[in-house]
Amino acid sequence: MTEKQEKVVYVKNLVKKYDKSVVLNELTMSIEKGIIYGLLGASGCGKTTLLNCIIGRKQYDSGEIQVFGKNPRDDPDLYHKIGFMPQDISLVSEYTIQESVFYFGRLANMDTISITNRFEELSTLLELPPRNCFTTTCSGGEQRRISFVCAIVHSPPLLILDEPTVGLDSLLRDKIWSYLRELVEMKNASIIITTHYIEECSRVNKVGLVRNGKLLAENSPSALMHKYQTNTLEEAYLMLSREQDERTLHQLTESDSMEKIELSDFPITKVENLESNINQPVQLESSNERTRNRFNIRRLRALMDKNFKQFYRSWLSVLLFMILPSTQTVFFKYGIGGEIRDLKFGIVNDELPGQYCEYSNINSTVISNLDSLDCYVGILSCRFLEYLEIPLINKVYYNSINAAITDVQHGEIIGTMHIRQNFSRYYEKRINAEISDSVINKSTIVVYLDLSNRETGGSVKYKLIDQFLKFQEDLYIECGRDRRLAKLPFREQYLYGKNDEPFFIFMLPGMVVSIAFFFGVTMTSQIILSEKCEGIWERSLIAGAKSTEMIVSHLILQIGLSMFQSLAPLIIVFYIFEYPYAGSMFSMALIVFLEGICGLTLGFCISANSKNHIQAHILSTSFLFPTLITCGFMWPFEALPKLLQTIIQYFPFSTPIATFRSIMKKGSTEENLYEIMASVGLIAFWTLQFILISFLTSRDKQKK
Ligand SMILES: Nc1ncnc2c1ncn2[C@@H]1O[C@H](COP(=O)(O)OP(=O)(O)OP(=O)(O)O)[C@@H](O)[C@H]1O
Repeated sequence: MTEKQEKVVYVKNLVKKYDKSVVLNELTMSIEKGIIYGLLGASGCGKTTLLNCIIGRKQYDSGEIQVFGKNPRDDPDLYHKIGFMPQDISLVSEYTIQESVFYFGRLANMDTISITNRFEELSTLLELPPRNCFTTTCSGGEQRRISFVCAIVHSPPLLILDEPTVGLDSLLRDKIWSYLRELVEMKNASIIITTHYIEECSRVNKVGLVRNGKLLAENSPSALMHKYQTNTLEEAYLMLSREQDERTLHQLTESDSMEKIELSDFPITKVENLESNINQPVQLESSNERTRNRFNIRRLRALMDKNFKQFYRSWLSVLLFMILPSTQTVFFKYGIGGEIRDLKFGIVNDELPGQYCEYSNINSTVISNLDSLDCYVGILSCRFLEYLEIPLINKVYYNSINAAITDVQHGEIIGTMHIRQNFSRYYEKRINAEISDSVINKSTIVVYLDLSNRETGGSVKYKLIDQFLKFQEDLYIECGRDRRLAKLPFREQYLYGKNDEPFFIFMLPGMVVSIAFFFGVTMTSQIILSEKCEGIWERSLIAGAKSTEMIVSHLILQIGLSMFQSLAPLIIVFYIFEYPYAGSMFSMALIVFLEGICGLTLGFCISANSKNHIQAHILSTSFLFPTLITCGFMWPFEALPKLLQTIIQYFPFSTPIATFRSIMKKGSTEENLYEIMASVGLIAFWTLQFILISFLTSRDKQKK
């Protein structure tokens, strides 16, 4: 058996760089079975990085690592033999203390009875708060103890603890150290521990002093103090540091400089076959390696339980993901495309001041002579103003056109109309075909409009034209003329849709599709990123969960939520507000649901490529805004330049929105069956792309 096979952990010439800065520089260390190894060094010297390399969660640039005789990166079963306590607390904040311990126990594939027994034992030993307390309500020291229990619940043969005693009082620190010594002496476990408390290192069997990414010395504390003739380890560390500085000056090689290791100072069990000597974790369900590596239902259930509790115990997520899609639909309905009302509009009637119109009888304004076909009118301006008694317009009378125009310029009114003196007389001539320039001019009503707001100004403009045509048509009838002459020479027939449909109906397909997509993206990226930022994702992986199990557990919950989010807007629009639809509800729901799933996979993709929530927001906004603006949601897709149309029709929104609209308005036709298939294919294509990118990028980044 070679030297490295005898070690529980063996690290040789390890080099790790972050970009160009070298954090671990040709570091060599080894940990035998049945010892506590204290890793000591100043803040930022690379201890955490080293531990992460040892557990296989960080890539290194060169060198060699073996844990239980195997490269940790090639041993998928390693996590069951390791109990890792990260420096950060990394506990699920929505869990109680007991749930936290059960979660990590289940990830280690323990059964309920084993976890319960272990929890009772450890919670008494470490004086944990009552089991039903939420971890967030515990103090920093209590959270650290819970985190410690989670790391050791499965009694692993190798414990890797990154500063487990920070923030604990000396009594508890002593308890933890006594427990660690017991683990080593009674159960032959091996422990690597980093600490800032140099005095704690007197209780370790072997101490490794790290400085500037190098191991200055590796020996028992007493041997080190003896060698440097010091009373404390701290003094020995200072002397070694000075030596290192001098050596750097003389550029000595490492082989000359490394403190020689003598392990005679502490008892080490000589291990012939480490694999067979490993302390088996408490009641692991199966020791069969292949079973452990396979997709595991118990772990999946633990992950799903976590996801579900994380979801429903956070009122913000319930609000955001369950209520917002519905309220958003309601806001859309009332906020977009509704009837505009009560716009102040100026009236300057030089024929008869507006306020006197009420004394004129509009029914007596027309006298027609059927024999001569001449038509004699009274005061037509008052009659026309009656046609402006509509919700859109709130009439404001002015005596001078200049005063009215000034008010338009000051934004007091949306526009004004000027009816000139003798309007009726000239309009009468117009009807009776006595045409001249002056007749045309003086029978024309001049309108001044503020079109800075195109929607309000435009609405007034088209309504004035509509109302004038009605007025003219009625006048023609009363004058015995053919009413068709008063109309525009067009006759429309609407094969699909209606003339007076609110704008909301145009936006509806885009709205439901984008709500489903948008909430899919937000929900997934936020949930997964929160988990990553809180260290729960990483810790769960280290505790034994597989990436696929974690992704599947999220997918199951989020597909369920996505179904609700997709269907809620449809139910509100078509069943509560009772907007009519012509085609199949199933096809419309299918498109919206698949868009939700597609959004969800984009959320995965974004969370795999973001370090924090800000990055995720920037990424999702940079994708969503341009896609939304160009997809035909707010303005017809056909308004885009041809080249953009050709490209954007393959984006995940535009074609599905057009298909939804087609099903909604035209019903189920042969053409839209083809459209539905094309849309489903397109959404499936994007979904697969996002899944692929997520897998590739997360695999790439995970271990850097
Ligand atoms: N992902 C990263 N990207 C770039 N630099 C990093 C990264 N992680 C750590 N570092 C840097 O590497 C150095 C070593 O960090 P590490 O966390 O390993 O130190 P440490 O000894 O554990 O410190 P402490 O005792 O304060 O926890 C630090 O200078 C740190 O800034």
